[in-house]
Amino acid sequence: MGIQPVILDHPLIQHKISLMRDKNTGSKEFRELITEVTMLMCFEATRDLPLKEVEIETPIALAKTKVISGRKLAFVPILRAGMGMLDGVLKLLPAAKVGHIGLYRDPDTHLPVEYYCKLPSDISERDVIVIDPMLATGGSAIDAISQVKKRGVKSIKFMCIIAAPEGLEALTAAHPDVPVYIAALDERLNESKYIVPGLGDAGDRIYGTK
Ligand SMILES: O=P(O)(O)OC[C@H]1O[C@H](OP(=O)(O)OP(=O)(O)O)[C@H](O)[C@@H]1O
Ligand SMILES: O=c1cc[nH]c(=O)[nH]1
Ligand SMILES: [Mg+2]
Repeated sequence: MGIQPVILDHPLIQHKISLMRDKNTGSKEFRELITEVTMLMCFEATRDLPLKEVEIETPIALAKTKVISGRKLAFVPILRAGMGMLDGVLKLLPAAKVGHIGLYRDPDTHLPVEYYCKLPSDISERDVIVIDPMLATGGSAIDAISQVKKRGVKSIKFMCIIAAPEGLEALTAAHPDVPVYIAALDERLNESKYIVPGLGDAGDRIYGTK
């Protein structure tokens, strides 16, 4: 049994995901919503970032106050749809490095096919958050996290917007040490391994490719 997933069902997140699910929401609005949802999720997924005390002079007095300590972070979006979440996390943590893993699901087998992998050279010294809006069978997330582990990374989290129970079970079985942050846990997968009710193909909705 792995770490229990964190379901981030804040009303603001639920509201924005409802708009994302609507098939009449176009790419421009979809991209804005995915950025907003990601920022709200990142707020919670980074709750354990360590702080250090600093002294700052306010216009009134010297203050002992806190800033994020020099802990190194990297975000790893799974291409393509994971790129939709990148703006949101970088708005909050602009100094983080970014690695890219390109995977697509084979339309017949539904298994992930890797076509790109470029990770920061110092990734093994970093805390990594892998991002992808959709966790369906779990194959893509499992492969991406394995790639990151192969580089010696010790601290990995996975953040997705919508998950199917099947994918969540597979991911926690394969990587029981990886905390998972989800905004919505949906009902099931359909025969084409799409999440029901889901929001369709996230990459197509972000980039207008359908
Ligand atoms: O859990 P899984 O069954 O592996 O499915 C989830 C994957 O499917 C989607 O990518 P897709 O293959 O559509 O590629 P794209 O992002 O380029 O559209 C999604 O962004 C995930 O990466
Ligand atoms: O429902 C799904 C499943 C996989 N990938 C998507 O983008 N959507
Ligand atoms: Mg897609």
